[in-house]
Amino acid sequence: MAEAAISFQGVTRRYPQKKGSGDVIALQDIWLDVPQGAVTGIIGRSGAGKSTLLRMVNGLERPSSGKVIVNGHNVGEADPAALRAIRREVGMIFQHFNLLAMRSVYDNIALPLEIAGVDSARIKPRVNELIELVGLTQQAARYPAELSGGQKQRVGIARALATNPRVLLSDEATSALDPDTTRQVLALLKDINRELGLTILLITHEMAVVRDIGTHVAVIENGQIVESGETYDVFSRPQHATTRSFLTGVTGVAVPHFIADRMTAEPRSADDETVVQITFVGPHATDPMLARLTAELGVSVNIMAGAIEEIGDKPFGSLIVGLPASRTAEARAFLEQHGLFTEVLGHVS
Ligand SMILES: Nc1ncnc2c1ncn2[C@@H]1O[C@H](COP(=O)(O)OP(=O)(O)OP(=O)(O)O)[C@@H](O)[C@H]1O
Repeated sequence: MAEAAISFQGVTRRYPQKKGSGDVIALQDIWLDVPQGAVTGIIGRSGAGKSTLLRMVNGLERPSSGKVIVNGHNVGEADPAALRAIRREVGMIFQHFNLLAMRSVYDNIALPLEIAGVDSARIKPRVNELIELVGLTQQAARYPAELSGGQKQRVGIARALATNPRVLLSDEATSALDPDTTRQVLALLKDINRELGLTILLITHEMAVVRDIGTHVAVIENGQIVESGETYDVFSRPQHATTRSFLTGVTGVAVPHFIADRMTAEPRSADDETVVQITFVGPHATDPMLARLTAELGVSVNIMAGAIEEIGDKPFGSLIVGLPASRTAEARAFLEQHGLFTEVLGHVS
């Protein structure tokens, strides 16, 4: 396997508190590899430790113990010169854009090149190329106050890419944007990831962001990673309650209200219907399994809700069905044998 772009190896971060109140443990024994060229989403609630984790990558924070390796460099042990070199390879974008109000779009994007001492003759073509990449040719002479939120974030992205970093960090970059603009900015990040082979590590509290561009995801809670893996796998078989709660409403379908209102945890009679969620993934996502269930086992299926979407470029189907209680075990075994996942949500009479 290719070397990870970023590797957190047993990282713990403590913040000492005033006497007697004990340390705050912001991160505890984090092991996580961020693959080269992937878009990895770190998702967690407020205070979970996301920012602390992200800030370790460019050395704004250092681990109390453990190592953070970025493009082969140990960030925690880097001296100031090595840290400057690491930071040139790591760009960052922010929730509130962090643009300089007194500089035009062009000059904001040129800034990191000026700081890096790039020859002024080489700055102009590079900035123009970046402006074109993020689609701001018409706005190059404008000032941040004259831009929409989405345009400001495009400037932030162009500025972050100016020095040709290998890694882009995103700190809630779409949290201040409306849903349409969010989709456009995420699409731009996805294009950049594909075209430039840039590794992206983003933190977010919205699973929809991970669904839309994350190839990999890690769920963080109370400073610990509770679940991680390829987005498709985590979305189709979430193992942890926190992951499940983040996924509610983001993928698949909900039980319609008129059924949810009548649903009970335990069956009340043998004539009940069992409400089952079926998840179709991978090569089986588009198989006509329900038709086969009826044809081969003679089990009637009552479809209550359903959707097919795309996650990580793969089809992901989710159906909520009612099955006769007396045939549920048999029907679930049949579906699972054919590579589908099933989960009993409740019972209705
Ligand atoms: N400089 C600090 N001193 C003391 N405690 C800190 C410091 N920075 C962060 N913490 C604590 O560490 C924990 C993790 O904070 P962090 O900012 O990483 O969380 P987060 O997941 O990014 O939250 P949010 O989404 O609200 O930004 C929190 O309990 C926070 O109060």
